[in-house]
Amino acid sequence: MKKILVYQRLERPVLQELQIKYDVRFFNDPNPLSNREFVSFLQEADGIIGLELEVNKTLLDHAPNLKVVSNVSVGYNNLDIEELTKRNIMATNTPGVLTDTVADMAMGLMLAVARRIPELDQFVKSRQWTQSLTEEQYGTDVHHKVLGIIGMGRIGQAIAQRARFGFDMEILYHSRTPKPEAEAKYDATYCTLDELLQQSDFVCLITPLTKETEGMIGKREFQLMKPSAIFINASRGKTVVESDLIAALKEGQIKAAGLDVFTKEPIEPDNELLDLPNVVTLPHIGSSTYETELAMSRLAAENLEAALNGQRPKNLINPSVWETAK
Ligand SMILES: NC(=O)C1=CN([C@@H]2O[C@H](COP(=O)(O)OP(=O)(O)OC[C@H]3O[C@@H](n4cnc5c(N)ncnc54)[C@H](OP(=O)(O)O)[C@@H]3O)[C@@H](O)[C@H]2O)C=CC1
Ligand SMILES: O=CC(=O)O
Repeated sequence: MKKILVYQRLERPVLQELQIKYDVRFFNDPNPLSNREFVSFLQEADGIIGLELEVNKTLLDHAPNLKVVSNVSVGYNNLDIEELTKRNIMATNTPGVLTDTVADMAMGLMLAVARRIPELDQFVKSRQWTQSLTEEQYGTDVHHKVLGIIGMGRIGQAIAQRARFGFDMEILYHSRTPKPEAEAKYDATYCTLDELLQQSDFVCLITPLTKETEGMIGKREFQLMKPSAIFINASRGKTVVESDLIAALKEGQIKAAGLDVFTKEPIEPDNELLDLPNVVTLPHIGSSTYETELAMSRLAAENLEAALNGQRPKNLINPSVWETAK
């Protein structure tokens, strides 16, 4: 029976289906390589499926039998693709099935920050709503404002669609290459990063975390933004220099931020972002709905099983492994 290591998350019905066909073990230690049982199972594992397992050279040295690593996420910054490819191990992810759900969350964050929803919810629940609101409690409009999207891929375009047609926003975007089709569809304008930062009322970051995007938004970029700008990060925490974001929020270089992702997750209790009144935080929930998590688990399991059965997985990140195997 083939051995499957499940890390952190796989929805129950999918886990149960795999358990019928394979020898499945579940782990969720934050430092898995210090768990002897994990290391011993890894020695014989044919496949890994799960979330945010740091698959690097050290881990792979303990996995001589591994054929596939199936991420239950679209982002795969946790995988050393070069090292996996060198060892002829397939890597897969789950693009597409979460796109709309993440875009909904990004819009939710924009609204929550602009209209100060969490803060005013607390105001009501703490029984402070005893007379009409004061001007200090007003929010700012989302509709008809300028939204700058950094990373005009699947999710970026789903955000553009919502913002353009739901909220009549003007869309600016920046990505590695211009997207003429998206420009026509969402009436969007391609900008350099600096132009986007200077002109946007809302800046939404939704790129993958790569060597190029790590720290792409820092002190210089916050200084370029409007003092009234609202910054949304739905990508990965490390695309932003967090200490520079904190400084920008404290010094009024930008107005506020909505953050689904952080440099360290779960966030450390002493992270200053937790004490800033102009920040709305979420625990990395972009895709966390029942429907979408199940769809992601199913897709990840299909990818895993295809690789184990000698078929080409639908969402193969390193196709050269397949070409070599043919
Ligand atoms: N908060 C959450 O829970 C979630 C977060 N995510 C994050 O969102 C990311 C994007 O997902 P998805 O839209 O499906 O991915 P896509 O690959 O479809 O889109 C990524 C976009 O980022 C752009 N990009 C890549 N590198 C750069 C760069 N150096 N500078 C500017 N733009 C760049 C790409 O540009 P080009 O097309 O020109 O190459 C592309 O437009 C994921 O990788 C993940 O990190 C995803 C799901 C949930
Ligand atoms: O952050 C989630 C993902 O799918 O990537």
